[in-house]
Order: sequence, then structure tokens, then C-alpha cells
Amino acid sequence: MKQEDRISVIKGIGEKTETGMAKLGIFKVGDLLEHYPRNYDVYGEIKEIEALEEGETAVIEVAVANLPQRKKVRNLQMIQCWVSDYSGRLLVTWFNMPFLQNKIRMGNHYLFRGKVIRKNGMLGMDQPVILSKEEYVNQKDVLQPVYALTAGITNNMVKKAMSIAIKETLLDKDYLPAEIRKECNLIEEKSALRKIHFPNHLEELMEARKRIVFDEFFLFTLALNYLKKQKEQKSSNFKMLSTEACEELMKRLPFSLTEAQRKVWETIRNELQGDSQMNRLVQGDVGSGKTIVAELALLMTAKNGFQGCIMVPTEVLAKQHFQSLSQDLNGFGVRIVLLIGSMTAKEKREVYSCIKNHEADVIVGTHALIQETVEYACLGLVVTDEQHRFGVKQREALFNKGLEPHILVMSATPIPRTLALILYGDLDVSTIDQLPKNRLAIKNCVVATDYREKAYRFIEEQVKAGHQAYVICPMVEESEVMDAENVIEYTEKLQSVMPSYQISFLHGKMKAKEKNQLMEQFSKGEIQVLVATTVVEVGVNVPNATVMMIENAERFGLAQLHQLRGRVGRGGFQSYCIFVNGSQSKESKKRLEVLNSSNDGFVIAKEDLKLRGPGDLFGIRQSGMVEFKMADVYQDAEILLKANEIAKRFTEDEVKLLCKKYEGIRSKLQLYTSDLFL
Ligand SMILES: Nc1ncnc2c1ncn2[C@@H]1O[C@H](COP(=O)(O)OP(=O)(O)OP(=O)(O)O)[C@@H](O)[C@H]1O
Repeated sequence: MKQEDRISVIKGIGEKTETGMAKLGIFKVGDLLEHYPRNYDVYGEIKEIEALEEGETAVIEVAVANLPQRKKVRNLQMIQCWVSDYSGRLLVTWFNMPFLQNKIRMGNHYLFRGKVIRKNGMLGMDQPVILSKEEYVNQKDVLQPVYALTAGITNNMVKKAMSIAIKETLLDKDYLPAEIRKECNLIEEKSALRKIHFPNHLEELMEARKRIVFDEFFLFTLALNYLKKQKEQKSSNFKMLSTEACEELMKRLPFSLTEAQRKVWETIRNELQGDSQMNRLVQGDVGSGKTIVAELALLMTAKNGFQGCIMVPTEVLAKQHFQSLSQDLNGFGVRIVLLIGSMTAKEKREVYSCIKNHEADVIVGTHALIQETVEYACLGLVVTDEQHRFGVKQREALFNKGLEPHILVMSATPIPRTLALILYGDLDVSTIDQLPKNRLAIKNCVVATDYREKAYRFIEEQVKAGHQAYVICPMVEESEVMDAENVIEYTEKLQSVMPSYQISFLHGKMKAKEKNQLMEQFSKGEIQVLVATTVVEVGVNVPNATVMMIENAERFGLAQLHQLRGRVGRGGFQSYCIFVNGSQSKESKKRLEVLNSSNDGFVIAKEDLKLRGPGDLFGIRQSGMVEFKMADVYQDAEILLKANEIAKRFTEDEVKLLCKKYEGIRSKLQLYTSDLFL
């Protein structure tokens, strides 16, 4: 069996399974081998009901206390029964498994394994697996891979196919020569593959993970280092001399730039004036004022006779930037246009023609901006967001169109400078490490759900004083399966508590036009309280909003909560963030306390890492950051540094890679970069 073979060569994979696997991005045997477990499961010891904690997956040994009841809620069939051990009792629920009603017998003893949840204030267990005593004893300490699945594909199916593929695939010789493996203390590629899927114990798993993480970082940094080397020689096609308009804009602003903004701006200005093409990443914590720096660069580009575009991840943000640019650059004779997906075909055609004929100087939009249909007259600057993964691929797409504009990437993901320099290896990095002076530190509190009434009164007071508030809920609508707040019901509830104010909801399932309209109303102050999902997470700027209340805060990652909180405290007004902890678990309380004690994105990222600890194998994906299959930039920082060190040896000494013993690396790199550029 070869890695390039279709997965149907594996015994047991028929047409139906092949279609299901395709939905997981698995087409070839090689894809399957790289479908790494999402997690590992160990049954562990049997727990007493009394000792169960919400959120954990546990095995319990219980007697069934009543006849299993069958219920129908909407289109869900539920079977429920009470179970008990000597320490307490628990409600157990199965969904869409009606046959269990006759299988589960009152009075009998069972071993159940499932997730402990809290519903209506009581602990319960949803969808437990029924284990036989023998199964439990045999499997108790074995690390079981848990895979990402889709409809029609079970964990067992993936496990079976994986075990055949690992046994029967002929893998090439390890591409990393023994000397590098030895230096970096890495196991062989082949062994890593077996151990990542079927580790005998934790140590094996850690070894395998280290090797795979190293490979991801090594190829990535090797490719980037080469790219950077090529880039350095590129000269600028868009030399900009005049800076008068920028001086004028800075004078007109209602605030003066912070020292950090000024420094970053000067660097950008010098680069735009210089002989080489700019490739720069500007990172800064939420609310540090990155937008104005981008505006200055766009103005400079326009006033020097070129076009500049700014590309953002959502239409809401595109509109917001369009408005702030139109306002700030008013009177400078700069023609600004908006290009977003929800515009009509006719509107879009008109904008395309403006761009082509240089009747537009600044173009604001979503990723539509680099599509085939857009032809630029003289694109001199692209400002983009790292959220966009406007990575190597997209830049290449621009170069292929014969365009070699200056590139400015904005990032609110806090990562230490040393790592940023490596990860964005082909970009130079600047940091805005200071918040505007007029900012008052956000006041935070972590509260339980019984604090809500007080919170509503507090929001009402803020609204009365002319301010606005956000309430974030994790879900759009009610769900039978998950006990969490949803925006639709929450809005009704809040409206009845505050009848005299305008309260609206916003979520990702709404049409783009509707979202844009609502955000516009909110930013004009026509809506006082916006109940939303995390669609407001990134970039939204309504400085008049002073309260951010986050329901079920325990369900979000710390970095995400920090981004959400960053939506308030953006003006000179005292702002507040209320984290509502819907869980009783000690862990989530501890995590939320990190946010309570700091408003600094870098500190939070570090603390997050500490809390997660080395036991957390898969980390939490930081929104927006360069994505790896297994590696976590924070957690695996050391491996990243080492991988980069080795990669650099190859880029610094060009003939090195031509040596026979590095043949494997050469062909791996070729494969990797062709993937990157296609
Ligand atoms: N030097 C400054 N002094 C006072 N206010 C400023 C200053 N610079 C920017 N602002 C204002 O601060 C607010 C936040 O700025 P901006 O939207 O650029 O933040 P950001 O860095 O893009 O943050 P985020 O990543 O959260 O979107 C804006 O209302 C902006 O006008």
C-alpha cells in the first residue's frame, strides 16, 4: 500500500465510507495517516457519583433506580432513568436510542461511561456508553485514540482503517538524517506514526508528538527562511516620497499618537519611502490603535498616486473600516470604495471598473479583493489581517497577477516577539506595545449566574448614562443537547427586564446584509444592548460601549474572551466586563480568574499556557494564528526555536541542501512548498 493510494485500497472501506472520509479531508492513505487523534481516552478508575465534576468524562458503577422513561422533545427521542451508587444519584439520558428502553433493567447494575453535565442545576450523564466488566478491565489503562468524525464515520471505523494503513503502508526512508534526529532527540518518522495513533503509554505518545511537531515546524520554517531570502532582494515598484498628507491627518486627529504608534508608523513610512518592498507585520493588543497606522499608510499610498487596499475578515468590519476611512480621510481628495460579497452584481461591476481605471484610490473589502475579477490599475499597498491567513499563498496569487505591492499585516494575537519573528519569518515585525493614554483599565468581575439581576440593573444604569452594552451568548438558539444561553431567548428575556430600551440580537447565521445593518444601528447608538454570539469578537469598534457581559464564559478560550472584552474600553469611558461562569467546576473558575486579574493579552496567553500545562496535548488553537495540525506555538515554543535553528543552517549555507544525505529534506521541502503555493 502506498501513501498516494486512494483509501478504498484499505480492506473494509467501501464507497459509502470513502464519501464520509472525504468530508474529513481524507482521500488518500497518506491523508488518513495524518488524521491524528483529536484526543486520547483512558477509562481510568471507577468514580463515585458524589465525586463527579461537571465536564469530566467518567466511569460509574451504578444500579438503575427506576423504569427507563421514554420522552420525545421536538424531534429527539430520549430515554432517561435515575441511577445510584451508595454515594448519590444521577439522571442518565440517551438520545435517539429508543431500543435501550427494554435493554436497561431497573435494579440491575451497570458500568456507564459518559460526560458529566449539569442541567437545571443537577448533575447528569448524557449518552453514556455501557461497558461490560471484561471490556472495562481490559481497556482500563489503554490510551484510546479519539478522532474527529463526521456523519456515518465512527471512531471504530477510523481506528480499524488506521491500524491496517499503519501496518501495510510502505513508508520511504526517514527524510531527517540520523544526525539531526540525534541532535534534536527525535524518534523515527515511522515509529512516530504508529505511536501517535496507538501509543502503549503516555511516554510513547509524547515522543511521537514531539517528532510530528518538529516536522511541522521544521518544514514551515525552512520554507519561510527560503522565502525570506528571496524576498530580501525585491526592490520596490512603489516608491512613495510625499508625506505631507499624513502629517496633516495626524494634526487633524482628535488625539495624538502614542509613542508606540508613532514609532511603528515611522518605520512603515520609511519603508514606503525606501527602495525595497515592505513586508511588515504589526502586532498590538486589542484596542492598541492599529487601525490609524493602517489609515496613514493607505493615505500615503493614495497621495503618491497609487492604490491601496485593506482586506478584513468580515463584511461588518469592512463597513466599519470604510466608514472610519471615509470620515478620517474626508477632504484629502482620496476616493474610497467598498467591495463586499453582499453587494449586487451591478454594484460590484461598477466598483471593479473604478479600480481598473484608477478612479478609486483606497479599496476596502473582504477577500473578494484578491479574486480573479479584480484588476488593479496600480496596487501599491495591501493591508490585511492575519485572521485572513493572507499567507504565502495569497501573496503569491498577487505576484502571479504581476503585482508586487507593499504588504502590511495587522495582528491582535499576542505572541512573544521571538516567536513572531520565526512564525512570520518572511515578514518584519513591529509591536504597538502601549495603549492610548486616555484609556481607563477595564474593571472585571467573574460571577455566578445568580448575579444576573444585579448585572442587568448595572447595564441599565450605563445605558441611562448614554452608553451601550454587549451581552455574549455561546449559542444562537435553544438546544436540547447543550445547556447554554442562546441569543434569541436571551434577547426576549432582557427586553422584558429593560422594556424601554432597544435590544437586538446578532449572530453568524444571519444574512450579511442584516448583520451589517444591525452593526450600523448599534454603532450609531440606535440599539442600546446588543446580544450576540462571538461574531463581534474581532475588530468591532464602538467606543461608546462600556459593558461586556459574557454568558457561559467557561465555554470560551481565554484568548477569545480577551478579544471579546477588547470590544469595550475603547474610548475614554470607564468600562466593565462581567464574566458569567455557568459552571461549578474549580478549573473554569481558576481560568476565568486569569482574566479577572489582568487586561494584558500577553500575560493572559502566558497564564493560559501555564494552566493548560504540558498534559494538554493539543492545546487550544489561538484564533487567527498560523495553523498547524498538531503543533501549538505557545506550548511547543522550544521545539519551534530548535526547528528554526536547524532550518537556518540550510538557508545560510545554500549548497548544504544539495548534499546527498539531505536529499530527503529537499524533496519533502519541494512537496511542502508546492502545496503552499498551489
Ligand atoms: N493614540 C490614541 N489616543 C486615543 N485614542 C486612540 C488612539 N489611537 C487609536 N485610538 C482609538 O482607539 C480605538 C481603538 O483603536 P483601533 O480600532 O485601531 O484598535 P485595534 O488596535 O485595531 O484593536 P482591535 O484589535 O481590538 O480591533 C479607536 O476608537 C481609535 O480611534
